Amino acid sequence: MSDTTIAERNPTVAVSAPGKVLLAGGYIVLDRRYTGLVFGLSARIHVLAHEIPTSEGVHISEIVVQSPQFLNATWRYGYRLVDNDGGIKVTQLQTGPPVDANHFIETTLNYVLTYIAYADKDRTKGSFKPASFVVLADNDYYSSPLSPADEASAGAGKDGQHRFRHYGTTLRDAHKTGLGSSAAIVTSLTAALLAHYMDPRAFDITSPAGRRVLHNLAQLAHCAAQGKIGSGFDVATAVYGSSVYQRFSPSLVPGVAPGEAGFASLVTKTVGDGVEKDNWDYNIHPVALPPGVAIRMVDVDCGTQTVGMVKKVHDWRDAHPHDAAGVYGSLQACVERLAEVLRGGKTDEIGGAMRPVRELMRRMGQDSGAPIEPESQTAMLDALEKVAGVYGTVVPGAGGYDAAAVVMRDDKETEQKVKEFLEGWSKEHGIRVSLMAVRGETEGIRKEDVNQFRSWLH
Ligand SMILES: Nc1ncnc2c1ncn2[C@@H]1O[C@H](COP(=O)(O)OP(=O)(O)OP(=O)(O)O)[C@@H](O)[C@H]1O
Ligand SMILES: C[C@@](O)(CCOP(=O)(O)O)CC(=O)O
Repeated sequence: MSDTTIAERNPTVAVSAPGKVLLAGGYIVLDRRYTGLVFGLSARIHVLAHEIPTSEGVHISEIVVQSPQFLNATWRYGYRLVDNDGGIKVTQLQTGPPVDANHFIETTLNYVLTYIAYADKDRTKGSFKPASFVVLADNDYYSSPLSPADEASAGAGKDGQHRFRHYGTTLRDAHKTGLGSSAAIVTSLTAALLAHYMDPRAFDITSPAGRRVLHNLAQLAHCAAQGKIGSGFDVATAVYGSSVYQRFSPSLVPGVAPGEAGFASLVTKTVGDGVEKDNWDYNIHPVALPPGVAIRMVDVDCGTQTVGMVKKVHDWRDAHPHDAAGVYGSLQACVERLAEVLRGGKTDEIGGAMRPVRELMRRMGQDSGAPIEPESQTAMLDALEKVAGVYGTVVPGAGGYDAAAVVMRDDKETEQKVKEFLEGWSKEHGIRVSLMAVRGETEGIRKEDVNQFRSWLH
């Protein structure tokens, strides 16, 4: 096995992308006239790429993606070059017991292999050496149904540290915590494919041009896999880290599917090369946390239907344009104020900047009929805000029942008080709310040292 060197083709590489928490700007960020304040998270999805060695004379053309933290999570793909500029299309190979399709992985392979086949000039189109991609998600993306002892017997902690927990379930049965796993995996897998297959002189993940290509391509793949065009704040955060984010124009996303005539040229042209001016009009204004301040997440363990909520809010906005414009405008002012408070390190103003976000989101929820800050969350967050060291709270993103974000003093004492509060609240209310280990962080996509993942190279 070879280590990564700069000029080598098909090197062993590891990359990681963070999850996200949208502190302010849910719903309004879908409209390009507004923005959202989003933080990256310490929970990252790592992808390790390496060539599958073949014996001399043996020809296999297989790309394998596996998520060893889940049962039945090895996806094998064959691929072919489709006529009429249809690009590269992968097909899942079923070689043993049936494995559920993974739409996000399959779609990412279709988009990224097509891009590489057409953008990498030295490559014989349609020719990719067999490779394996191992996906390792930091623990907080899913609630664990297992005790640590069960986890050990399910095979976790290969590296001796339980760093990547085994969930003992299939992905379908895992309980997501809403940290943006699909955007992180699409972005991380896109970066790993580009870094593994592209000429290193043409693609460098650490350069501004490399990030632009990664961003554009991952947004297209993510929109296609989701079957809708969201604001893209989650993919943008996976690439660039924390920011005040203004979305791209939805009209940029081509309406042609993998394999259809013209798909390859459209994708390659739309993504661009990151150097020449492209049409992507998103904007990223970085933000960071003041020293001594942490963003932490509370797992509320329920689950929300974001699609239904967005429809309700949009129906209300269309029926009451005047009221909606007022609420949208006030929320936009909150995004800007909170960003300014954090950038300026004005810790004592965080609470005052966050409170109106909750009030306005509640109002939007009441007026539209979407449970953005349900009453059960209101009661818990009102009480949590009284805990010493807590600056402010919010139901992040689209809102709902599945998570809460807490901006608080970054010290052991505050953490202990918040944990005790949540334990007490769980007992009193017969629900399960807990403080996750994950915290807000600023960094986006990152190249990782392959050596930390050696034990996952089979
Ligand atoms: N560890 C993983 N390995 C492989 N695929 C994964 C993994 N985690 C997530 N996925 C893919 O992402 C999909 C989940 O995407 P979905 O958009 O429902 O969740 P999410 O992005 O975590 O949600 P949210 O936007 O609420 O945070 C899974 O069905 C699977 O296709
Ligand atoms: C409602 C929306 O603005 C935010 C959804 O955020 P989340 O997936 O709940 O973190 C949708 C979007 O921005 O794509």
